[in-house]
Amino acid sequence: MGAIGGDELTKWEKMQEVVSGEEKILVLVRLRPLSEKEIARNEVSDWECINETSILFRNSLQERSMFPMAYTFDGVFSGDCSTRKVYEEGVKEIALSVVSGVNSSIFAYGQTSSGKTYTMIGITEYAVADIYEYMQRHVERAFVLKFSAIEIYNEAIRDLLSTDSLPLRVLDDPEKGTVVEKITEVTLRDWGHLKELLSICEAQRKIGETSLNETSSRSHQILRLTIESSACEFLGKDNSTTLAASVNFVDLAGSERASQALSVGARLKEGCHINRSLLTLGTVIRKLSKGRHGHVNYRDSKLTRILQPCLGGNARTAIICTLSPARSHVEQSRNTLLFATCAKEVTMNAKVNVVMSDKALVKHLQRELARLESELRTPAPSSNCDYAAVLKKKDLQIEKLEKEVRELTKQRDLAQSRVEDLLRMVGNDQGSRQWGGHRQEGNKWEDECSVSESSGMADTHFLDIQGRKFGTAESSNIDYSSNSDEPSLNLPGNGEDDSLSNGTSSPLSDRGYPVRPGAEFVLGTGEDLDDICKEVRCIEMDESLALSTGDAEGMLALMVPRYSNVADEEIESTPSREATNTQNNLTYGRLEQRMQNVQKTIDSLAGPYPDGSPPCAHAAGMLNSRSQKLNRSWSCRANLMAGSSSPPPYFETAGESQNTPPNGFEKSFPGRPEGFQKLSRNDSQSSIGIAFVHELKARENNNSLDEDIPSIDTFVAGLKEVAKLEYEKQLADCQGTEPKAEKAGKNVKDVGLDPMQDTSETPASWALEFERRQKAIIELWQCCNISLVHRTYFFLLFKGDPTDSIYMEVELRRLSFLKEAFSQGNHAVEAGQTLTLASRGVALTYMSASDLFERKNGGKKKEVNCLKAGITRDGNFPG
Ligand SMILES: Nc1ncnc2c1ncn2[C@@H]1O[C@H](COP(=O)(O)OP(=O)(O)OP(=O)(O)O)[C@@H](O)[C@H]1O
Repeated sequence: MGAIGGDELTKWEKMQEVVSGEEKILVLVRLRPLSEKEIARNEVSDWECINETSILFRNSLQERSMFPMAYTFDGVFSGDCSTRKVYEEGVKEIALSVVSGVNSSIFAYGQTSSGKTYTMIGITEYAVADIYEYMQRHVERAFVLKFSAIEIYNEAIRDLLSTDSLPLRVLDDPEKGTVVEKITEVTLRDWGHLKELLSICEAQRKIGETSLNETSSRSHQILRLTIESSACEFLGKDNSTTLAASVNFVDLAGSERASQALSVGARLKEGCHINRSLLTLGTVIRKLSKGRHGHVNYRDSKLTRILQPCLGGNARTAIICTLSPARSHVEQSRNTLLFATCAKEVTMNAKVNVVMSDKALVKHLQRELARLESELRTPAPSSNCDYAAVLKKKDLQIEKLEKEVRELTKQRDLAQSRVEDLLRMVGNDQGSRQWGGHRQEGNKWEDECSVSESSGMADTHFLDIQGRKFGTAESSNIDYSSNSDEPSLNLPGNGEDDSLSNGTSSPLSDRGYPVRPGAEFVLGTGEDLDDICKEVRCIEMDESLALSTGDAEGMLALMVPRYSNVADEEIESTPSREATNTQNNLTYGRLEQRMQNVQKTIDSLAGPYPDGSPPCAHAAGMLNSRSQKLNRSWSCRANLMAGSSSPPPYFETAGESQNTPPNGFEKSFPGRPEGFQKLSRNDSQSSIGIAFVHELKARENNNSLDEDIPSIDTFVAGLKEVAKLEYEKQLADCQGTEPKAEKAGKNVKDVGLDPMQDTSETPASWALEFERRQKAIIELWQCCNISLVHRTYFFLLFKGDPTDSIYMEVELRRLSFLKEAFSQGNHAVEAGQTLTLASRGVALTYMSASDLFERKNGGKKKEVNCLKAGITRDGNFPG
């Protein structure tokens, strides 16, 4: 046995990676010409090779046959093709794999007299010739060729190189697999020696005469040439390795029909064995063609048992299916083609077979052992590097986990804050109900105070109405068709029967004004409260979802100026600042005048109430309720739209201030009325207010939502006290200390859009502002075709396509949709850009709110875009 060195082994191992792998059996079809006998019988050829890979059945009589008319294989060869061509173009590559250590097999399969032996004799000769030619070209390698030959005749194995006719046994060797016992294996001297042996085999093979073939092979013949090769330089050395592979030339006996072969006696018996073994071969091939699932019956015949490695195993295999073109053999030809069709689906898994000598194997294993022991004793430098890398990786993991912990802690705090906000909201709602009830007592001070409060919340009023109304119905509609100045809302569930919870109908609704306070402002029942809480939760969930999932791109929010502190920062560069400063310098006389105007306006809008109470009281009560409600909504939102605003100061309870630590923005909020600031800092001058704070504290200590709502009386009393103090304070400021207003105006000069932040203004001016903003927002809606939809207090959703009314929040939050909506109105929108969408003082600023979130969420930055709407007090916000 020759040997190759260690380097050679490495080379062959690499080669194995290249050569080895799965491949399908190569299937060729060879059509022989009509024989003389067939021509004499006037047989016609029904088969035609139409190209290099397809063969066509041409018979006009059987065109409607259910069999396929055309077959495609790896190669088809017509009758005029030489065996040389079949070899060169078909099987040469596979046959010569053997010299590279890869097993290979060349089969000839077909019916009797179809040309199998004719083909295989030529193929074997050409292949062996090429092998010898290869050996001559590679003198650096030492080749050893061994030859063996058997035939399987009547299911018995016969050694064709032995004079002994005793059948050989087939054994299963644990290392070599299936082997034929005592088979003669001749080491070839040269090419001539092989030719000699081939002649012997040909002579030894059982041949019989049938009516179809005078020299019909009555057995399956397997010629095996085993080639071992090794590099000459390592010959005889301990570290030698060898490539060893075999090539099988298999000339199968032909299937035959006894009726056609006219076989009787011995021929008939032979034919039965042939057909049976071929049937097993066909079954094995069919099973293998469907994948290697389940049992494959190799052992059902000696043929398949011996050829098992060549069928789906460690070998490259080519099958040449031979056909007789004669019409009389069409059925057998179809069977052959069916076999070929299955065979081409069989997957082989060839490998380069490297054999080490025992010594080489021992040496190789010793080296491997020594290397492993060495690694264990003294870790290589590379190992140290690995440890360092592992440590670094672990450090990163720890860092990441710590970051996650911090993140989760923030989220937990945020959630706690939300819970607290919800608790406060419940409390505010209760207070709102009581507040409204007190108004109806007709207390003049309450009337005046309520005007100031309501006007202060005017900007939120309209939004809240929209949100609530739409929140009560799946489908909602804003009807702008009646009048551009006074669009009416056709809101489901708010028809003419809508009334206040106290039985009074909405005065504004009677006038067709879009605001229907009766249905909105009074939270007289527990159901209302629950509904609103649900709404608030929904908003919170929606927003949280939008933010947490990073779907902030399309987040669209209408930020009413009162709450849009950061928006104000952006808008400060706009010309409205001048108008704001002008407004800040209002004198007391102007203030009083505006108060009167507000009352007149509200009276004219509302008309007399059925209960005879002054319209302004109702309006104030309603607005106040709405303010409470908005405050509740805001509390929810404040946690989400971080830094976007502070709650309305007049309704920010002391408890709220305690529960939610003021962020930097709240601290710097310039427009907070001092009196209220004191209250919110829990040092109210009002003992009632303190009582209220205590009650809120007690409520928070007890986490029961149902049981710990502060008493309404306490709440209302507290608010009354606060409002009274504030009113008196502002009145005093306006009368005597003009500089105070100026100072306040300076503080808020850049805010501009929020009259509530301007302490120089009176409640009357706020009411006017409320009216202005309502109209402006309505215009905005008309202009942009914006509608508030279900459960959205702060989201304005755009209907970009007038024919496609989309109310799904998620969809409408998408930035692309927002852009589309703007572009329809010839407004290109870019982040940070302020747009004027209506002529009367409404501006929308499309901005990144990441800073807002960063501020509110303790440094956690979220990329959120929001749309802010601002309205200037003079109604002329420039674009
Ligand atoms: N391609 C061919 N060109 C010319 N003659 C051919 C061709 N193929 C086969 N023949 C001739 O056809 C006859 C039958 O061929 P062959 O003995 O090889 O068939 P077979 O398939 O081996 O039959 P069997 O299975 O009975 O042994 C032979 O006389 C052979 O010379």
